[in-house]
Amino acid sequence: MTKAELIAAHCQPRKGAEHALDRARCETLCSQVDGWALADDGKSLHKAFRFEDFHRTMGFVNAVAYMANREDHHPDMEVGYNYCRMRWSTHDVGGISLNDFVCAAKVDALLAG
Ligand SMILES: C[C@H](O)[C@H](O)[C@H]1CNC2=NC(N)=NC(=O)C2=N1
Repeated sequence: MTKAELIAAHCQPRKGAEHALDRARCETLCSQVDGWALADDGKSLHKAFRFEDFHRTMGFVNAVAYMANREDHHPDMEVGYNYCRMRWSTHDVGGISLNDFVCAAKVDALLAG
């Protein structure tokens, strides 16, 4: 899937290990989303964002939260004055599912332009 296809897609209910993507598929999808990296154990996808100030950081975090609630798929976020470290994994599959790449692409799209 291309980045544009990921952005246009929506999360699907995915439960069970059969929905976990293998390392090779994760690496292929990872090449579509700028700056995102796979964790060493291959079970999550992460990226760090930096901002000018708290106002901008929280604007981003709230936009991500809105998108995540609409998609019913939620990131782990570590937030400080001018940064947000974000991690996606699918608890219901015990690793990375396509939902994580869909959301990673949608997060980048929030910042594009
Ligand atoms: C019932 C509901 O769809 C599930 O609990 C969703 C909610 N958000 C979720 N978010 C993430 N990151 N992984 C999940 O498995 C997950 N499951």
